[in-house]
Amino acid sequence: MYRIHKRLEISAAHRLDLNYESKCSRIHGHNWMIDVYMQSEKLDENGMVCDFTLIKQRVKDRLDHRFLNEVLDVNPTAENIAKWIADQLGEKCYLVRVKESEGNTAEYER
Ligand SMILES: Nc1nc2c(c(=O)[nH]1)N=C([C@H](O)[C@H](O)COP(=O)(O)OP(=O)(O)OP(=O)(O)O)CN2
Ligand SMILES: [Zn+2]
Repeated sequence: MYRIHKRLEISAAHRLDLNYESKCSRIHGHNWMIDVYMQSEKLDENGMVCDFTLIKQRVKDRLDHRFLNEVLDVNPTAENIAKWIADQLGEKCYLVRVKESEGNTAEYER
């Protein structure tokens, strides 16, 4: 099995729709640190699990410096962002970690 890891930093804004009072319901921003893990039994014809540049294009280019509520069709929590990223990258992506701040991390694993 081949495995790759790509780290991305994304600066963006969001607000959370919550069924309780929270400061997070107001628009605010984070510098999310995102770790993407992909694997494959075989390499493609270019000798890669997946091109690191393609990962950046499919994830960072779509999220960086944007209002995430307008990109995701679900509440942009760290958990939902992790799942959204895995969906953009397909079956080979088996784990995504989304670190919102030093103390707050969510992950999605297939
Ligand atoms: N399970 C989740 N809980 C929360 C999420 C989330 O994505 N998943 N997100 C938020 C907000 O984005 C909020 O900005 C961060 O929450 P909070 O830790 O309260 O705020 P700070 O980063 O400012 O941390 P301090 O400990 O207050 O410094 C909330 N919850
Ligand atoms: Zn937030």
